[in-house]
Order: sequence, then structure tokens, then C-alpha cells
Amino acid sequence: MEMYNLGQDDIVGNSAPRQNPDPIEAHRSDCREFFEHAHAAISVICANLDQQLGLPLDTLIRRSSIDQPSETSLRLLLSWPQTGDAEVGDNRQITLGGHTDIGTLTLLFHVSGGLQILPADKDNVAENWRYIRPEPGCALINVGDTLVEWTGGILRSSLHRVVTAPGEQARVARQSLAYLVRPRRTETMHRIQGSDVIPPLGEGEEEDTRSVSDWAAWRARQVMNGELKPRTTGGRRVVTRA
Ligand SMILES: O=C(O)CCC(=O)C(=O)O
Ligand SMILES: [Fe+2]
Repeated sequence: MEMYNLGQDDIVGNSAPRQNPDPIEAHRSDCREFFEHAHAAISVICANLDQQLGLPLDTLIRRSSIDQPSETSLRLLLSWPQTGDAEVGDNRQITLGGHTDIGTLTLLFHVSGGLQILPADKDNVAENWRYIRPEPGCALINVGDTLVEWTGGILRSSLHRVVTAPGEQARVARQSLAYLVRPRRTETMHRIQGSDVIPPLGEGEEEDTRSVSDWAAWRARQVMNGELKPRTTGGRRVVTRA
């Protein structure tokens, strides 16, 4: 697996420009347009979530504004074709290990198969992972861990991974794009207040006062050191507005 992360701040001008590889530098304005479109799509999703969560309109999108510094990025992923016998399930290679996305929302653009999720109530064994078939003309939306924390576990971030695609697709390179939305840097991990849907902190629960960046760095470190096993989190049942 090869990947390259293109920073939103770099492309839209929230920070000094970085020197990216030539094919990107030659298409800076296309990249900017991509970020703007992707952000517009995220705004629609956030507005719907605001409504469902009983929050004032724009609560969520204001926390991920495109013109404020954040760690939002566009990840370009490439998995090389698998050599050998990929038809046999056990021989499939895992090219991106099981994880949850750390930010708020992810827009995933994929054309060939290979993405799998582990349904929330299932054990992490090979036969329980399900392929997610790409739908022509559609992007896949993932909820990330930050939104789970902000909503007191109402929203769910699912464990997912990339393996060799089924059938003949195993013989072609797989390319995908993940627009990984992170909150603006000034935001904290405090649970969102002012909603009658998001539960208040319960007994024994403590407010997480860390900045989103400190929290994300801590979490990534924990996963890397093996102290935290990535798993699906959140998904509390609540009554939402019609
Ligand atoms: O390439 C894919 O389909 C998934 C990528 C992904 O999960 C990620 O970059 O976080
Ligand atoms: Fe992911």
C-alpha cells in the first residue's frame, strides 16, 4: 500500500504552501476545487446531523470550517495487484489494517472493491468481515471517533479495512481517495451541549478537555503502541426527530 496525504490548509491557503510532488503541484487549482466540493458535501451531511441531533443549524460545520486551520486532508491510496492465488479467501492480503477514522467524517471515493467493515456486533474473525461494494456515482461516508466522542456515543464509527478485492479485481491496482475531515485546531473534545438528544455526562464520566489535536495524537500513539485495539465505538439508540 502506498499513500500520500494532501493537506487542506496547504491547498486552500490556511498555511504556507508545501512543495508536493509534481503531479499535484501541476493541478493545484483542481485540488482546491476538489476540497471546496468535498467540503460542500460535508456541509449538507452536517446540517442533517445537526437536525437529527437537535442542535442549532451549523453547529457541526462551524467546527470544521474550510477556512480555519485543521488537520483535514485528502489521502490518495494505492494498493498494488495481488500476485498468487487471491481467489482463496485466506490468501487475501490486508493492505490497510482494521481501524476507525479519527476525525469527524470521511468521504471515501472508491471504484474497485476491497473495502470491508466488521459489523458492530461481530467478533473480529475473517468470516465476519463484509465487503462494501462501490456504488457508481456515490461516495461512502464514514463517521469518525471525534463525532462519537462529541455526541456521547450516539453516532458510531465503524471498524474498516482494505483487503485484496474479490475475483478478477484482485489483479488490478486499486486506487481510492479519502477526504478525512478533522475539526479546526481550536476545538476541544468536550461533549456537545445544548441538545436534548445527546446525553449529558453520566456518573463516573469525565469531560475530556483536551484539544482535538492532542487527543488525536494521543489516540494514534495508543494504537501504534498496541495499548488500544481499534474497534467499532458508539451507536447508542436514541429517539430522533422525524
Ligand atoms: O481506501 C479505502 O477504501 C479506505 C481508506 C481508509 O479507510 C482511510 O484512508 O482511512
Ligand atoms: Fe479509514
